[in-house]
Amino acid sequence: MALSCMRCPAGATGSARRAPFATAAAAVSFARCGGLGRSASAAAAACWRIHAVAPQGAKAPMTADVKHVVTPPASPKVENGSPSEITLDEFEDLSALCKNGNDDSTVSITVVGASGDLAKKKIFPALFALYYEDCLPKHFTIFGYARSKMTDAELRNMVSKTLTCRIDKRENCSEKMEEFLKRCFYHSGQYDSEEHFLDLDKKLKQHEGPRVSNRLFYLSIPPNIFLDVVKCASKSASSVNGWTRVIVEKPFGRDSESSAALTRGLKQYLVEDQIFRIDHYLGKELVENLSVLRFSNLVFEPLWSRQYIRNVQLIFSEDFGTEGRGGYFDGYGIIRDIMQNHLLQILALFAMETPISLEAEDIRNEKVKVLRSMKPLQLEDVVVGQYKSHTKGGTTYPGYTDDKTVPKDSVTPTFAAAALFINNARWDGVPFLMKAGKALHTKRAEIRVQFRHVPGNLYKGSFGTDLDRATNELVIRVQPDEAIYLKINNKIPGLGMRLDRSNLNLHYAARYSKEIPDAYERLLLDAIEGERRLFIRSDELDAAWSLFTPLLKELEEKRIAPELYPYGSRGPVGAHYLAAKYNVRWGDLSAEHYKA
Ligand SMILES: NC(=O)C1=CN([C@@H]2O[C@H](COP(=O)(O)OP(=O)(O)OC[C@H]3O[C@@H](n4cnc5c(N)ncnc54)[C@H](OP(=O)(O)O)[C@@H]3O)[C@@H](O)[C@H]2O)C=CC1
Ligand SMILES: O=C1O[C@H](COP(=O)(O)O)[C@@H](O)[C@H](O)[C@H]1O
Repeated sequence: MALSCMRCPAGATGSARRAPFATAAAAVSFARCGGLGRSASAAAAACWRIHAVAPQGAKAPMTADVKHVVTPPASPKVENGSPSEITLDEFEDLSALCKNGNDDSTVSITVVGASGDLAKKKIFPALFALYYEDCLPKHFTIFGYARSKMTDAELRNMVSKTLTCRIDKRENCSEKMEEFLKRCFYHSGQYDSEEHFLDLDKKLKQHEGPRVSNRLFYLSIPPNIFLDVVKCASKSASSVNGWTRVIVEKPFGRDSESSAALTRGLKQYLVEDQIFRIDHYLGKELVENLSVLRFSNLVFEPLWSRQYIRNVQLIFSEDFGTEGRGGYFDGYGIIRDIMQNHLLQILALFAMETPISLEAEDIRNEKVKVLRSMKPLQLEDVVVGQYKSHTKGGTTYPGYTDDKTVPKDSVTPTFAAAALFINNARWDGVPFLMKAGKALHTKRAEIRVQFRHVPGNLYKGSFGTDLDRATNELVIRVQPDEAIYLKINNKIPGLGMRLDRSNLNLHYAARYSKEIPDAYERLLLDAIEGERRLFIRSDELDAAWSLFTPLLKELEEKRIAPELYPYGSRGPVGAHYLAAKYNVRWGDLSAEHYKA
């Protein structure tokens, strides 16, 4: 089925180009367009040297926000015997729309901290993937910046080791890699030297030529040097005629005070619209899909409240420890590393009211309302744990404090479970349980929604005394092996009346042949396009810290001892007691889960 897709006009905004809540057919009409179409708000942020601070949550006029409508085909393809089913794979192939034909401007992307782990592991590979999909603007240059001495060739060699091609798209892969690497350069400099950034500026100008220069700086460095870099880059290397944006990696502070100080510091040199605080979980495919699922399907939204939902679980686990990152981790712990950002962001998206529109500010306004309706976490609603050494099958796995960069008496949690509540009409009394841990038995991130019991259930007798087992559960498996499935009750075929539990399963690998893009690809592209929907606004960040700061202070002041759990186990038993306090059972640990 061929679809004729129109390009967006130069002024169309990112959110107009891609609609997270749209239905399949409508999604086509919001397909991405060329990266340099600048929205009114992006234009307002064009000059880094503007020091005025935009009013919080202010909504820029969206005069250029034209949404194209692509008429769906007259007779949808008949698939699986259902005439109404449209093959979404065909709607999905939008890569051609990423092509940017703008000859008048260039984008320079400077990866600050290019010698580091994140740059190698995620940022350069994501940039290559965008290039491979023709999603980078026509004129672009990538610079690595760090203190390490390296030539352009050495940077290219380093980067080339982590580039991969899409599993389903390998044509011309090595040629594309060569082309991409030729557009990567390196500049060695100190992070606090305006002079070194001026040297970078000269090199950038050579590549940009006479075109309008847009500049994106990705701060892939430890947080203690964020401000030095922003100051120097702002003074010496910001664009004079285009936009300048900065992607800031987490952690955004350690608590309310340090986060506010960081924001104040950044705002000495940037306006809020130039700051792209990244939370890469917001770029994950199934997190994006959360709102589509809810707002474009009639069957879910009416159930999305305390009336039908018993509890919501947000679960993150990794099957490896903090090896190699212990030094960083010990200053933060799992609550700051995962809960205060990744899981809380998912919670806000999950629980928000319907936004007025798909504009970034409308969505972020709704998320902030959720966060501000929540009660700060209490110590009695939290369980903390730390992994200890464990020997299995002849292999000994190290404990957290066996890491040389971690103090032997560290009480930093590597596991935490928490019960949070939203004090609003929709969610009053519904426990939102979070659980995050390192060195557990599995690597997984998922959202579990447990629905209430069916009132006066006719089939009660078939479930025995455990009615919880009979309730519906919606699972959104963010990773790995992305899936959305709904647990339902059904009759086992036959003459008797025996009931079974089955999954209605949207399993991405079975449904779609295309590889799911990495979260960093989506977020980098959004930053280039000036789309802020998936980045954290400063008031969201303040609200998030307000929820966690009192608890974090109490844990640290009282030096609360974490419950030890063996490396590779299911985590501390305390997490079960916490859930039981609110009549909840963790869905990921039920016997059924292992059967599925
Ligand atoms: N790695 C990951 O998986 C993730 C990382 N992050 C965040 O991304 C950012 C970068 O992470 P990552 O790449 O792991 O960090 P690294 O520790 O690898 O640091 C990146 C680069 O910064 C420079 N650097 C390191 N320490 C210092 C220091 N004390 N003073 C000055 N420069 C220093 C080094 O470059 P040079 O010596 O050449 O100047 C290093 O190569 C951090 O903010 C981190 O919290 C967020 C999510 C995941
Ligand atoms: O931000 C972080 O995320 C990673 C997990 O990211 P994922 O995309 O691999 O799930 C985590 O390992 C790290 O500790 C944390 O800082």
